[in-house]
Amino acid sequence: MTKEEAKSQIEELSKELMHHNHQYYVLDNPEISDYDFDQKLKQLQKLEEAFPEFKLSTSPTQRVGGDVTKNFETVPHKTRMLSLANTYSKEELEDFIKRIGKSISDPVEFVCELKYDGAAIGITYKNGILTRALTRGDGTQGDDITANVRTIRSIPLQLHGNDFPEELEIRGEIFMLLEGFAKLNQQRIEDGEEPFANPRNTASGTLKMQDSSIVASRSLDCFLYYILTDDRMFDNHFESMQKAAQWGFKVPSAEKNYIAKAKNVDEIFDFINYWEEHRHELPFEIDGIVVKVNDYAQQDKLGFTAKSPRWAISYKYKAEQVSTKLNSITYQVGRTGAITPVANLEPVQLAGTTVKRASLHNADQIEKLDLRVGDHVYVEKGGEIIPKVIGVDFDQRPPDLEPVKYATHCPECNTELIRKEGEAQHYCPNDDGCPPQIKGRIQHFISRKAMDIEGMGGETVDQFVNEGLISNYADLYTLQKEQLLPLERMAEKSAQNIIEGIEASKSIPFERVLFGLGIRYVGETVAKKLARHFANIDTLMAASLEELTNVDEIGSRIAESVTTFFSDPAKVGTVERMKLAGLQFEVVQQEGESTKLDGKTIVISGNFERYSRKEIKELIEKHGGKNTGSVSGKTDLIVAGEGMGPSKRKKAEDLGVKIIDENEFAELIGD
Ligand SMILES: NC(=O)c1ccc[n+]([C@@H]2O[C@H](COP(=O)([O-])OP(=O)(O)OC[C@H]3O[C@@H](n4cnc5c(N)ncnc54)[C@H](O)[C@@H]3O)[C@@H](O)[C@H]2O)c1
Ligand SMILES: [Zn+2]
Repeated sequence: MTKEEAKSQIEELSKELMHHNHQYYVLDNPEISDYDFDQKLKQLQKLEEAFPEFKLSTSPTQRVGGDVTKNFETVPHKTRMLSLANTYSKEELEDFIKRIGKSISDPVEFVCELKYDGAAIGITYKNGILTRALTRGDGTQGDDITANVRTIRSIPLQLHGNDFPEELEIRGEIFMLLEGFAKLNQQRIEDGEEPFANPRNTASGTLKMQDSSIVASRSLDCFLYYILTDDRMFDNHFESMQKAAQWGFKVPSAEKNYIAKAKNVDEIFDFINYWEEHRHELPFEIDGIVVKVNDYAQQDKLGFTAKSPRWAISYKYKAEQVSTKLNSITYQVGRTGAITPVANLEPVQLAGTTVKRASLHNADQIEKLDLRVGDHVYVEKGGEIIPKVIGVDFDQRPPDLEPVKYATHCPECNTELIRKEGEAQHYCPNDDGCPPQIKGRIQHFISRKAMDIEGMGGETVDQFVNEGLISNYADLYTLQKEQLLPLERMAEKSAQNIIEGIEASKSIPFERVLFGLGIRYVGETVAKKLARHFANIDTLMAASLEELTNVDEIGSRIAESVTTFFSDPAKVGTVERMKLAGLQFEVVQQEGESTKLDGKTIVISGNFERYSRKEIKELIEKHGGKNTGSVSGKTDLIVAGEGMGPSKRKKAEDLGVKIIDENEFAELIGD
């Protein structure tokens, strides 16, 4: 290779890797697999070693890959947050151990841990109280996401015992539980939204959301793996983890073999091999294992590179893949009429289970993969419970296969499917006549977060619809006990319960009734916003597109969906019937509530005399505002007390955010 070629390749690769870093860490939207990314990084590393004169000072090999965002306060790390050197091969792992042997003559004990696939977090405790949580960011500074981290139940807000140091930082990984991830994606598909790619990026994206209440609902969990204190309190890593458990942290369990000591390469490989086989039994994803030198004195001796500690390495597993035959494609109809294509496969073993079906998401994806029935396809088990088709084995394609013709009609009611401009999903528009839509809508209506009708479940809905007793949710309110008694498996007592449950649902507040209506894109949070803003259904039904989009966080997609819903006379008729039945169609304002802070994002900072911080927080919510933890471009107002942090004040001033004191706040809400 000529010097010229090396130079341009180094530049090219660096640029490409920077792009992928941005996609991965900032946008949570990777475009290539981790394996491919790591191969490119290795290639760059090799070139840089051969031609050090062309290495960029900002080279991706020299820096932690992340970045900070503009949405949160940026805070420097007290101690840099680094990455880990990684390898996919056992030879390289052996090299790592040999290298350590060269610098350290004493025996070295290792600790093996799982490599949780999530987002790194550094959490600071002062006098045992959680005061701050930062993302890794670019390693030197991170985003202050304290408010979001507080919602994770396995992270203690206050430490147990009394032998913790005045200040400590603990580092760990926040990740999403697989079950929660699968549910979330199911919901997104039903709502006509693109499913998230994998739990890692979803966890990381969730942590960067402005609304902590959504974060709280997203089944995040956390394991901790590193304690930092001003003065060393422990001799080794393993010991520090045991102490952390006593302080109330969730640390990896030795009993479950989540963490283990190892004396030599063989014992390390035992751990690797065990988890290679069993990793799919875990309720969360791991992408490998981490090997660390246990002894702190030895760690200190080994030190760090610009990017990672020399005393640790990660061994990464390659994603598991099999190839099998695609027998057919069938189509499922969701509650909102969204069509999901499903690949029916020749059964095959993958990651410990037999796989017969795989998800295909939508028509675009089928086209992108150039899929044909009869093809041999590669199937991968990512974070989803249902595996994914990720590609076609073109070498095995028989010559006569036809491209897939996507369904044109609904498999349930035979209505012609539609696809709106800019949307990925096809829909069956026959919402009042398509059985899964009819049933799905009623099931949604009676569900816990909506009308919470006791005594009824999915099967009861199926039964009632099949028997012709109901065909929409308004019909529930004219049901008589006598109509239910003749049904199969319906005892007097259960019929009574159902009728009483329906009656009781009449007192469910308006926002939940609105959510229950099942308007596309109107989830719990949006329903709450609309209910608060428009106060009753008549005003909402009469609202124009413009009036709707004027509401904070309501975009044109939601607005259009709302106006389309209420322009259908049948839907309006259903609402009118339920009004007559006595359901709540207006907001009943509780004492002390108002909409004075409607849609305002408010930060509280410092100490107060007139109110406690908690009281201010409650008042903000009572008056329709939203309390967030850190100042950002989205902050409308800061209520500042004694001792507001200077960096916060500066940031607020830079962004031009208005700062008021507690008395001005009281005036604002009329207290
Ligand atoms: N696909 C893409 O486009 C793309 C782009 C950039 C990065 N990546 C992926 O991200 C990786 C680099 O990310 P990275 O710098 O976060 O490194 P990494 O994820 O390979 O390893 C370092 C991180 O592991 C985490 N970790 C999990 N369990 C741990 C444990 N028990 N002990 C210590 N740390 C633990 C920590 O968050 C730590 O920061 C690459 O190897 C690549 O696979 C992919
Ligand atoms: Zn249909």
